[in-house]
Amino acid sequence: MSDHRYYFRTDEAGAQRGLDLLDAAFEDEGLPLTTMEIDEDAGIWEVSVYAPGEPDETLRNRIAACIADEFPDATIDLEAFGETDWIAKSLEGLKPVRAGRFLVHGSHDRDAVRPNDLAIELEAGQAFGTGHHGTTAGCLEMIEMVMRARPEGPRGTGAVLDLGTGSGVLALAAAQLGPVRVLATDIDPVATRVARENVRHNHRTAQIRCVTATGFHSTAFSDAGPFGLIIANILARPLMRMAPDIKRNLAPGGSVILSGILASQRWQVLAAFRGQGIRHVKTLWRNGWVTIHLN
Ligand SMILES: C[S@@+](CC[C@H](N)C(=O)[O-])C[C@H]1O[C@@H](n2cnc3c(N)ncnc32)[C@H](O)[C@@H]1O
Repeated sequence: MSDHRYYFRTDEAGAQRGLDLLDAAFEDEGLPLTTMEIDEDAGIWEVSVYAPGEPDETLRNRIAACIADEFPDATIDLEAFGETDWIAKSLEGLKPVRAGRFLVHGSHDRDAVRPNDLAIELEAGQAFGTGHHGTTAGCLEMIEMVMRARPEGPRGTGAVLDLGTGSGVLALAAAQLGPVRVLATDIDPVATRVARENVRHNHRTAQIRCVTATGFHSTAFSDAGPFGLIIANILARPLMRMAPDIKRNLAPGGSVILSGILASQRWQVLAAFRGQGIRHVKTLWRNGWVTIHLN
């Protein structure tokens, strides 16, 4: 999807701050933003904005303007990926990821699966969610914690929603933990297609339905809900906006797992959900991101 990235280097605190600034400026355009530790000893981090197509100086200038006040000396560099399907390419090189009992791996790493692992095999695809990101790993661990106690799904409704499914990894995780039916939705039709392929690949078509939908705009939600568990790894601001819809589609006493939230945004998100009568249960921290369980 993304054919190039603009990035700048800073320290860990700068990476958090840079991400906040860029998130506010680019969130509505859906451009993926990341922070990555480059040199642990030297404390060097990179903050990146990924974009499709040919590099565009306008985007570089907008990033520069956005961070100028707080990072006056930052140099914004460009890395072009050409026509490479960089997500697929990076998946090939990535090692399997463990999160709780889950092992997320590509077909080339089947040998890494141990007898007690809950294995999720992902085909290289153009959708977010290989398990390497702190938000995905946090969600995998939290899903295990929440569903271990109630394998039939919290509140026993048997219905789980994975909103913003990306590769489908979290829907696949929930389906492995109990006899639940999962609705997996994404705003991006490419992600929905990739998720559907991964669902087929993991033999879960009887349990998981993949649908393209923006937020809660589809009849698929009322058909499948209300949900005993709603999982949404998106971003803080859209999650806060969707709090009333999440409440409406949640079974009484059901659980919510949220991620895509920077540690600094945690209180705002908790406040938005408290306003809907949905309260904090537990938080996991991973690489500056938080995953929150509420009910
Ligand atoms: C951070 S990725 C998470 C993917 C996967 N669930 C995971 O945990 O790895 C967020 C996904 O949410 C989707 N998304 C963003 N805004 C959305 C919205 N308003 N409604 C549905 N999906 C959305 C994006 O297309 C993307 O695939």
